[in-house]
Amino acid sequence: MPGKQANLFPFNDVDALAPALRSHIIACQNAGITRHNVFKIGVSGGSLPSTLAQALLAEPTSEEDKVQFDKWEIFFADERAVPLDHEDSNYALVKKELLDKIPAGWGQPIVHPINTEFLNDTQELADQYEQVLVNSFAKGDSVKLPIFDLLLLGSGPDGHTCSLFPGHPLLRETDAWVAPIEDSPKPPPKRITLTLPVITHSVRIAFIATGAAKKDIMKQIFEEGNGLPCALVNEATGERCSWFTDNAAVEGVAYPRRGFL
Ligand SMILES: O=C(O)[C@H](O)[C@@H](O)[C@H](O)[C@H](O)COP(=O)(O)O
Repeated sequence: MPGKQANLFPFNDVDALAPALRSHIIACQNAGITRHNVFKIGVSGGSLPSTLAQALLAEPTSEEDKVQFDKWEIFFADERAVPLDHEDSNYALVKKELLDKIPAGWGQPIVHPINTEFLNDTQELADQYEQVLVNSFAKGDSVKLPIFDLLLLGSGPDGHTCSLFPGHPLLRETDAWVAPIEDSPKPPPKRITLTLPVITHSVRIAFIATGAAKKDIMKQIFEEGNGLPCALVNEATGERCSWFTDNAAVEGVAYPRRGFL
């Protein structure tokens, strides 16, 4: 694997993983605020929002341990082409698991859901969400790519991340920041997703992968350069990429494990 390798931080369980994930997110938050007075983060669906809430809604242990939600700008790394109150909506999931539970006085993040006017045209839906990113990241300048402060990603059992699936032509998309997919192997089929160039240009990337069901794919992601979307992100981002896992998900994975400082 070229260059520095991704960080792999295994923990006994999610209860042990959550405080470390919080610490990592707060470090990325503080760096983002120092850089441009805002923390621009992209989040995924699946099991991530629940783990994210466990990490972020814990009582701060110090002033430095505070989540400054009023400085947060939340985007979706991928989203399903469904209404915002639909059971398949990542926005609905993040709202239920996290946003609705943020205590008063902790501040409220700016959140960018998809524009559901365009649900019937996934290309329009993707273009409109890309414009949301342009308005936030470019502000009239012509920037080549948005640079997120942190992307929180999941890893599917087939090695997909966001809505980028193994062998899918979308993996070769190099111009669009946000792309539509209408044949997602993971239902529902119609979605939009950040593209690989956007993902790999994030300042930091953190994957959260837990459970024994992930151990086979984790071996493939970490042991062979096989073009799996998660492996492509690892190889393109090196030490900017960290994996927060439990021991069950990395059983048998021969890869340098780091103690989370
Ligand atoms: O919208 C989605 O479906 C998710 O963004 C997707 O990419 C998810 O992160 C992976 O499928 C892992 O999901 P689990 O963590 O639930 O296994």
